[in-house]
Amino acid sequence: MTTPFPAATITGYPRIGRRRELKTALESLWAGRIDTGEFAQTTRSLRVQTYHRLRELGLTEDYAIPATHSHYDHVLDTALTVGLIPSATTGTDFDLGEYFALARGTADRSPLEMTKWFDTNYHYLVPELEDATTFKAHPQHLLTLVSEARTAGHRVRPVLVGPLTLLTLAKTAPGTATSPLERLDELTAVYLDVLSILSAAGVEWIQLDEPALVTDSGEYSDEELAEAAARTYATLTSALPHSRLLVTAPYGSLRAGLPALADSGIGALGVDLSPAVRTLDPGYVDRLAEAVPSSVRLVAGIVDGRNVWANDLTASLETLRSLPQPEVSVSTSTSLLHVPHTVADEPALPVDVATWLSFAEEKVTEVEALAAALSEGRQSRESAFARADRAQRTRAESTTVHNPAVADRTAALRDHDGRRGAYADRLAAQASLDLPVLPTTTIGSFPQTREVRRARADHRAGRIDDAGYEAIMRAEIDRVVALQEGIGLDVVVHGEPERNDMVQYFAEHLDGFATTENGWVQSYGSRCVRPPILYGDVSRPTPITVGWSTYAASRTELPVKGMLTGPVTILAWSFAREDISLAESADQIALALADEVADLEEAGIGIIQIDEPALRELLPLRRVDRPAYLDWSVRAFRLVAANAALATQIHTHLCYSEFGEIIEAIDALDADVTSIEAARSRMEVLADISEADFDRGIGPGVYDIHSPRVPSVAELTELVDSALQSVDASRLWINPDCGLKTRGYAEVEAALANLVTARDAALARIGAAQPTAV
Ligand SMILES: CN1c2c(nc(N)[nH]c2=O)NC[C@@H]1CNc1ccc(C(=O)N[C@@H](CCC(=O)N[C@@H](CCC(=O)N[C@@H](CCC(=O)O)C(=O)O)C(=O)O)C(=O)O)cc1
Ligand SMILES: N[C@@H](CCS)C(=O)O
Ligand SMILES: [Zn+2]
Repeated sequence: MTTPFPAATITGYPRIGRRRELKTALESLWAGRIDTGEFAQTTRSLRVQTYHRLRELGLTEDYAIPATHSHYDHVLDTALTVGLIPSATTGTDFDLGEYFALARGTADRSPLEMTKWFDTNYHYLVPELEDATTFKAHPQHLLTLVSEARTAGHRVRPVLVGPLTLLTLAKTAPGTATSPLERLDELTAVYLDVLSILSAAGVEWIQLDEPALVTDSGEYSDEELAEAAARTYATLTSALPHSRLLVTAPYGSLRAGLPALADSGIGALGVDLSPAVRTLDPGYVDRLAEAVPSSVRLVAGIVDGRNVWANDLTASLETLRSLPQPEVSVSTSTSLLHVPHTVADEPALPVDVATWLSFAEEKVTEVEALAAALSEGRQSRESAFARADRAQRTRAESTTVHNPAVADRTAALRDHDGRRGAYADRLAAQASLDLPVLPTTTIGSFPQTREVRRARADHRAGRIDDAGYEAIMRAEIDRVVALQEGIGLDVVVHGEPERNDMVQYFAEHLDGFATTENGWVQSYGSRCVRPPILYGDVSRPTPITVGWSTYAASRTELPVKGMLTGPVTILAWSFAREDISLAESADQIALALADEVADLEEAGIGIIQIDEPALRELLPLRRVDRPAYLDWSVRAFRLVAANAALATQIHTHLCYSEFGEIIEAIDALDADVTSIEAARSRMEVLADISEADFDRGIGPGVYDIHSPRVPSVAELTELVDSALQSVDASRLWINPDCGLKTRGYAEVEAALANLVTARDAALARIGAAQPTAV
């Protein structure tokens, strides 16, 4: 008889550490400051401390705690565990040299490609499947996790990415004949090996995450995925007599996948019941009530794993009680990977805002309180429920949340579509910019040096005053402007040295947002971000970027491009409100940014870029939800520039994604110039651009800024030439793929010099010298 599934659990936990211990350990290992032995010891104590803390917070039952640690990325870990990526192991762990070579590359090997994990701001490493790939079980590190936890007194639940999700996330190497899903049965056999080895080691519950089943927008239809799931899970469960499977479906709702999983023989089904999912699919709870048989433990992810609002425990308990299944477990909707560790580390948050929040630790206590209330009644956790009720009430009534002036302004927009004048008129008006053919520019940020970061930290800590800080930033702007002039770029930028992050910086200067000191969330590997908390109506008390841009303009005769982060990206990379729609929040942010555009124009800045790298990321996972999203997101972007003069050239920039699917929406942004990531995919986006009849300025990135390599003039020339095959020279801009903040000055200077040389060579070939207006 297997141990029953725990009444309270979570889908996963942040692995970076409350004090970013994993980041420190990784960066120390990579810099040679510690060896692999010390790294192993540090990460082991991080894991064990996490288990102890989770038990203190209420996850006391066997298998309540999932073992979700990863040194870098959980998709990489699973791909190595089943041999989708050939791996070397040490007997207790992956071979770390090989592991980090895959994750980060080496002098002579490229790293695996990185891309966004579903609709989140977390990036996973994309495994590459070849016909020659032979799957094979490598469960050593899982056995280590299990045994080290046991030694420390915990029975933890090993977690893998499920076979369907792993295959749908993998890409096929060039020349591969079979599609990933054709390899499913073969892969299932190897998962079975891994699960059997864990089972033989006495593990009774194992978790497989299958978020692919909440999507229908990839290569496979919902029905195809559901059919495959039914087959795979029937195979896996029938061959595991001593252990049971929890399959989770985070980030959305199951449709065809629901009966497929519910009837496959699995022991428990984890579902996402977060407010965002239930808003998109209001019938989900009823479908679950009907479809999940009593033989399957329903693990209700009613505590939101992605957002930071304190749970409405009273409403959640009511939902849980409405489920007809005799026993329901309480869990988080997704892994808590997406939220910071604890509100306790944020003493500087406004007191009222702090009481409305739950980060990872607080969410574990919410799970525990709901599970206890479900079995023993609300009175067993009365103080938690009373606190939660108070948070709901004070937030709803708060004057810091609701600003009638902002509400009036968005209400007045009504059917405003944000369209500027006709492009032909804008083109004529922008001729005054007097730009050359194939103009060169950068995307905005220049290297964030140690000195710049230290100045920011010193300013924050009060070690330098405002004047001292401003002097350091101005010196950096002087350097960046002089560098661009020296290299011969046509449109220059101030370099963004004052920005800790392209979203957090704006949030720090807008009313309605709170920012954190220690609210770090893993973005990829050792890199983290601190997503701002959007808690109230948004307005802009004073200009944000105008001082920096006008200072740069005072240092050069060249046109200076002002730099803004767009409303969709600010929203996507923040914790959003749930009391109003995303569309309304986007409009509010857009109007605040429109004020900034007006002030930049007034100050004489004639070119303004509005970055939207997250436009693709927020695209809903189900096709049916996409048109509404694209409608409000495009509209919000357009509102930012709606009142800009015809002569003001509006740029936008997109990166971190493949854009083929949304090329029409990008066109609809109606920017005068769009710079877009392209170098890594060897300009694949150009085919989409030609197909969409994109007829305004376009700058497909020719310099891959994700790599420390300096591209040669020959490589850049090849990319410029390939762009010229698809885009008329009068519309083509020459620029890098993205901002340069993560690079060093030496490589940036050399790469940009090569970029200008490649442009000059292209100009000589096409024999164009007349100015163009785009
Ligand atoms: C473009 N990307 C972004 C995403 N999301 C965002 N919100 N922002 C983005 O830019 N998503 C998609 C991609 C993800 N890419 C990256 C790339 C790089 C990082 C990264 O390097 N993160 C840094 C932290 C950056 C930051 O906020 N820096 C602050 C604070 C720095 C800090 O840690 N300070 C120390 C003290 C330092 C000192 O004394 O010198 C401290 O507070 O302890 C700043 O520079 O002011 C990282 O280190 O992880 C993230 C996403
Ligand atoms: N302007 C920003 C865009 C990054 S996506 C930068 O250059 O870093
Ligand atoms: Zn970018």
